Amino acid sequence: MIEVGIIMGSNSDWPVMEHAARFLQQFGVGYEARVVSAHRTPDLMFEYAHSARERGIKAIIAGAGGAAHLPGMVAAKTTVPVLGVPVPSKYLRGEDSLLSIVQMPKGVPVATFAIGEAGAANAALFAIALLANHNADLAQQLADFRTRQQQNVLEMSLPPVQD
Ligand SMILES: Nc1c(C(=O)O)ncn1[C@@H]1O[C@H](COP(=O)(O)O)[C@@H](O)[C@H]1O
Repeated sequence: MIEVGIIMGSNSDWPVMEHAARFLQQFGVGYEARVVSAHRTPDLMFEYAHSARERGIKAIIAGAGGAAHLPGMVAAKTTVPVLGVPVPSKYLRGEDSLLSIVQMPKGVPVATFAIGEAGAANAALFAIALLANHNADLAQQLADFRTRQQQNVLEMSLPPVQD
């Protein structure tokens, strides 16, 4: 069962968006990953957003770079929660992507994450947390993940000071 849609403006976004897919896979959440662009494939974007809820999609992780209108335009066409990931861009290093995604007008929310890999990974963890509200197994997996993460930090050591 596909519960999370990962979409991105171009296949050049995949090295970043793959970090979202990896977490969903790790937690056993059904997902699909597709290239959908508000600019280059507006009709596909419209159709994807329009049909998302009836297809059983519970969260849409949308990544785009530069003039990153994809997350906002998808959010305009569906009430399924949209999680926006600003993909680093070539000239403005993703600050353009971040501002394009985060400054939505009142009434059409996009939950906006950090620029790049951490944003993609956290968007997936956030989608998992949403699903975990109605899924005890996922909630337990999330708690176990946090415990392991904490353990890893507690076991971190630092090298001695160099002369
Ligand atoms: N921001 C958007 C949208 C959109 O928002 O609809 N469609 C493509 N793009 C972005 O253009 C960048 C360059 O794309 P190419 O590498 O294909 O030239 C990508 O980061 C993509 O997300």
